[in-house]
Amino acid sequence: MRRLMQHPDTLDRPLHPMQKRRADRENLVFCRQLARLAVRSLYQELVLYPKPGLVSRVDNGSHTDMTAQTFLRSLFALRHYFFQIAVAGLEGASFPTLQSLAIGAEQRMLRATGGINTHRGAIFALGMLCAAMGYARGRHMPLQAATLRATLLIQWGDALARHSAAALPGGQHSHGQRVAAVHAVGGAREEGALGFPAVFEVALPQLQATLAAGRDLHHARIDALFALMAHLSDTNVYHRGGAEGAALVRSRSAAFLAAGGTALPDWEAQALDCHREFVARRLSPGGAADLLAAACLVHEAVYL
Ligand SMILES: CC(C)(COP(=O)(O)OP(=O)(O)OC[C@H]1O[C@@H](n2cnc3c(N)ncnc32)[C@H](O[C@H]2O[C@H](COP(=O)(O)OP(=O)(O)OP(=O)(O)O)[C@@H](O)[C@H]2O)[C@@H]1O)[C@@H](O)C(=O)NCCC(=O)NCCS
Ligand SMILES: Nc1ncnc2[nH]cnc12
Repeated sequence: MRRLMQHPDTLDRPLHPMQKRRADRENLVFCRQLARLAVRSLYQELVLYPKPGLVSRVDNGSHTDMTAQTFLRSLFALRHYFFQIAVAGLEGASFPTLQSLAIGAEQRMLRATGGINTHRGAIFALGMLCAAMGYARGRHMPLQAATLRATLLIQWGDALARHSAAALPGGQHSHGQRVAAVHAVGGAREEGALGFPAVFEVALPQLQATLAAGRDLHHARIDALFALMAHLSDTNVYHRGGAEGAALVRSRSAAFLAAGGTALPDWEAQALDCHREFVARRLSPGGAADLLAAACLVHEAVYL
């Protein structure tokens, strides 16, 4: 597709109505492609295997209430959301507007899964990233990682920081907030308020390092997941395994990478051992899984 891109020196000049209509059309096509890429990133995370404690097409990991089918239903229910939030970002929408789209998406996810939380973290992380990409596209900025992170923080950083400190209505507490209070760790909200450091400073560099070492995307995603599990304060892990479970997830994952990660000839057997150990303890690094999908999205968005 040929894109209508204005030279930066002419950005202040109004477009001819015909040029404007064409630019609007092309921006909507971009948002549709971006939404498809977001869904594809979530699918890539789902089908990746072995993923310690997590659901895949091979098994249900540490879960008795979710299968790959539950995730597929959830993915299907989210496809319009990613388009809507990308368009909202393109239009420079306020945080409350993004939030109402995200709340609607959470409701659709819960309806599609019969009340199971498959993608709450992903609705937040990939949603905010789609909004930032929409915003950048509308202003002719490159879809590069550093630009996207800066855009997210400049445009919605203050609101994300306030959201991070906000209580839930009616004195309710999410699992994430309960864990944050008991274990003094930041969860999804803090991650968002800091501009998703785990995506930009941990997962993306690991994806790039494994690819640069000559291994393929499958290996790169496995290494990136282990890097995330080694670094993240994943409230889902704390919720199920307490501080001891979280320490185990971190140390097992760091040891896998320190030994060479997917460069090891027997990496798959090592990852499967880790999977069995997490399943035996009911540990599920769902936050790391969501952020892996977010990193895949950012990694591939430059090609849009
Ligand atoms: C902004 C919110 C995401 C706020 O979340 P909050 O802090 O209140 O916590 P939770 O509601 O618990 O959800 C956070 C989900 O984020 C994932 N996550 C965990 N740790 C991190 C982290 N450090 N960084 C990023 N993301 C993280 C995690 O998602 C995965 O876990 C899911 C399963 O979780 P859960 O239901 O708790 O656990 P189960 O084991 O299934 O429970 P039981 O079986 O024991 O019952 C899994 O599927 C992954 O998705 C956390 O779940 C958001 O909730 C919010 O505010 N929403 C409103 C909309 C909004 O304002 N959006 C902002 C604009 S877009
Ligand atoms: N594959 C997966 N298994 C369990 N929880 C998840 N949350 C996001 N992806 C997940």
